[in-house]
Amino acid sequence: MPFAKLGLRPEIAAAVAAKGYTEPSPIQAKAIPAILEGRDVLGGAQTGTGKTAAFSLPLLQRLSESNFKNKRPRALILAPTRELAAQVHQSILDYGHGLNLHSACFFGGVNINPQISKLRRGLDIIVATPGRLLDLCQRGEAQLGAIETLVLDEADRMLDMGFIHDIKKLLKLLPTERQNLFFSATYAKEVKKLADTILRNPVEVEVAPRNSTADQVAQEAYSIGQKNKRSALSALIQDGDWQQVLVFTRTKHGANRLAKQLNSDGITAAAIHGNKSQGARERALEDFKTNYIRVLVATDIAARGIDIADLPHVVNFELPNVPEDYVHRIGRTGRAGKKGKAISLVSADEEAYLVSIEKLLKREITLLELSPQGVIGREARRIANPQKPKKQQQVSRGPRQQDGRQEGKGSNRPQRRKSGKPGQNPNAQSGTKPASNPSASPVSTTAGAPLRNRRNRRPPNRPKF
Ligand SMILES: Nc1ncnc2c1ncn2[C@@H]1O[C@H](COP(=O)(O)OP(=O)(O)OP(=O)(O)O)[C@@H](O)[C@H]1O
Repeated sequence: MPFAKLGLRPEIAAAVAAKGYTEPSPIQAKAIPAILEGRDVLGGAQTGTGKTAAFSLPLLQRLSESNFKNKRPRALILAPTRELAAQVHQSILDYGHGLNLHSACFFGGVNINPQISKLRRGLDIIVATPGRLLDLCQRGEAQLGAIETLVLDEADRMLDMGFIHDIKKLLKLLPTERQNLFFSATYAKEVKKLADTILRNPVEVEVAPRNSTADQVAQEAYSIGQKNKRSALSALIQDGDWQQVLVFTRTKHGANRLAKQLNSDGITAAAIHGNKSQGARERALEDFKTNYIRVLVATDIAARGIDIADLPHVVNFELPNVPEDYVHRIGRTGRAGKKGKAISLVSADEEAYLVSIEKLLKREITLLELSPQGVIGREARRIANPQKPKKQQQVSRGPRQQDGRQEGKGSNRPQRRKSGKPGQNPNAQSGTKPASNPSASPVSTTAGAPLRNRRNRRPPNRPKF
């Protein structure tokens, strides 16, 4: 079915065509008509299947058809991390390119004053993380009384223990008459029940079994002791010549340590987590996306929604203790129909997590032996009835754990060379803002600060070609 059949206005159809989309993905084909009708939607589809456009396109269409309300925002999109909020805002800018709508992205870790100025000038669409938006509301700067549509991206995460208190406070500031759009690749049972209390007679749009992984992602699990994981990972990366690898660790400290160790093994790596400064977070993600570094070591801050084009490898250095997080982590690869590989390094005390993941996915993942030198062996003998380690049985993540707001010191970013040396764009300035600049911009222009151009840079340890 072509996009034109969905009844989208020519400006939006042109923006979609400019992105190279030829036809709507299944979630888009099902959700867009329901949203255009004004219905509440509970949307579920596998990772990387175009959920952002599924809610953004009809949202933009509806806003462009109704009137600007006294500079007050009419649509609110909430996302769990700053990186995801920035990415969704970029999509709003791209898809709304030909429309006379104004949007802005608000998150913590950056100066609040420019955000206040944007609100005072007037906006149609706010994309935000909940904490900073609440702050803006409590200062009397953000008025949510004219919101017509609320979108919760990564809805199950937004409604779980880490965010629910802020979400409840924000809901009280919204008109009761509004459209609610909830989207995620996973819905834990308890969270779905809560979602049902907020949604009004929703259309449930599900295009694949709930909580399933994308078929294009090959999943492998290797049995290896915790203390041998690092050497095995380095060997896998080097021997397999993996060029772009997203590695998930359980803790921020573990992410820092692993990035440092990989760098000392000659593999360029940086860490991204909630204790890093906003600048360091943006740089690490951008350096990874542009292949300036080979490995990004992340906590679950990067598990949800982040879209890295053609990412070939995701590694779970440690398994997550919440099985849904596994689905989101490995969903960073195998997006938009592309193939990808997800590798989990499983120590004996993590086997119980593997069992929980298999239960959620309703499928078995073969566990193979792996040597500290990265040699893959035969099928590993599994522990009968493995128990979860006592300390990690809690699933509570605490408020905003994934979007921590402390400013971290330093980073594991590889040293840049001075201009003129190989691997360096002499025009690049450290500290320049990438596309995630939370600026308010008319949607009708190609807004957002330009990405620093690092395409020509070659990381220090990468061969010439
Ligand atoms: N109709 C389409 N045709 C081709 N590519 C598309 C289409 N819609 C979206 N995409 C591309 O697919 C990729 C994944 O889209 P998106 O980030 O919205 O996925 P998602 O379903 O929200 O994933 P996640 O569950 O991880 O958040 C993006 O790069 C997007 O540009």
